[in-house]
Amino acid sequence: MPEVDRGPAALVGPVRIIGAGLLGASIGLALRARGLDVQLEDLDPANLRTASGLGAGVPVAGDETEPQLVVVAVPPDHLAGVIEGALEAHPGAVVTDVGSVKSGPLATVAAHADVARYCGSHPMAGTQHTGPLTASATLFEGRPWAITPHASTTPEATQVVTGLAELTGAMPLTFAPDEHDLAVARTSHVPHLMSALVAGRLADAPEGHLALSGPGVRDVTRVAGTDPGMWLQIVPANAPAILELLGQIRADLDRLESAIQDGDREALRGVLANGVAGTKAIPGKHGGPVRPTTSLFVHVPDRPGNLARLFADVDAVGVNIEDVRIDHDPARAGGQVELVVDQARVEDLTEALDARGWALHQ
Ligand SMILES: NC(=O)c1ccc[n+]([C@@H]2O[C@H](COP(=O)([O-])OP(=O)(O)OC[C@H]3O[C@@H](n4cnc5c(N)ncnc54)[C@H](O)[C@@H]3O)[C@@H](O)[C@H]2O)c1
Ligand SMILES: O=C(O)C(=O)C[C@]1(C(=O)O)C=C[C@@H](O)C=C1
Repeated sequence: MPEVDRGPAALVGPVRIIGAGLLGASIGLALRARGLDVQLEDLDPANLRTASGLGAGVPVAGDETEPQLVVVAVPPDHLAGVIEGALEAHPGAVVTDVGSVKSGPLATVAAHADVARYCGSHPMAGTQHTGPLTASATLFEGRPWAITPHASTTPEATQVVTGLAELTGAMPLTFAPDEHDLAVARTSHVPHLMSALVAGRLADAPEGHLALSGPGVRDVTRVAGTDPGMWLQIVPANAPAILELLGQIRADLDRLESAIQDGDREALRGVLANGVAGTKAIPGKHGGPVRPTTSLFVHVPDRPGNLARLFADVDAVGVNIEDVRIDHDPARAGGQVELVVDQARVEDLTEALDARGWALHQ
């Protein structure tokens, strides 16, 4: 195991994680990779076994050293109760949670005598899966991680929770809990609901129509595939902020309908241009500016080892793959692999892959 990286925030462990699902197990894996001791708790013995089997930490036995930090990673409805339980069970520890909404749990925990040791947080990383099986040590790398101290959080608690985000490779950003909830309504909750509405139109589509599903519909609907369980708890917990944005979208939808009905291209251009402006406003990885990327499409015959060969050929040119997507080619036995790469390197890459015999187009 590598040396403990003490980092500027002095999180040295042990860290106790309550809830060893996707988030809890991923945090455990990331901290174990940095050499910290991780203790795991979960109500579900199967999840606990899976998470510890993957190397995310050791199930608690009752005789371990008291933790420096407790991370609560249970479903939204249970956060407040488990945070209060952690403050009581571990009187020397800082307590945080990774819940998707911050004001609700805080409103309950605020009355607790030891609330100064609690500092909320929220990593903006996840997948459409739940449970520890798809946990990953690299889930948080380069992603924003909101740190949400409240009025009486101690500076030490904020520092330790910031250290947690840093040790997982995430980018800590401080927000007041209310401001955080307004922000994620816009960047996470409403986008999720919009994705569900668009995907819902596919559920009863004539079968033949869905054969024409290209990358566009997959991009817009990916998160709609998530198990609804967590979202059934997130959405009511952030209802006012979500309703405000849905009202604005309803007005946009009315304007869009009129533009289409009236054949008003200028109004339509306005709606589309606003969308372009919105996508450009999203910061790039690590919070930097969005770097221009280009997609290169490569036909990959359906044979074992071909994908590995393609990735090795890209690596040989020293080009980083920013994103990748695979679509099955209805016409040929193979897949269409979309490689998203730095625009400045696309010519080099095209030349090199072409020379190695790959069939490609931009
Ligand atoms: N999945 C995401 O994309 C994502 C991203 C950021 C934050 N979050 C937040 O993280 C939290 C966990 O989400 P997840 O996706 O890891 O869920 P998950 O379902 O994968 O894991 C939750 C785990 O908590 C356990 N659990 C439930 N109640 C418990 C209790 N009282 N005590 C101990 N263990 C308990 C469950 O058995 C399960 O193993 C949620 O609050 C969610 O809002 C999720
Ligand atoms: O990547 C995904 O699948 C996610 O939806 C992750 C996502 C998000 O909206 O970005 C979802 C909810 C969490 O609270 C944080 C992250």
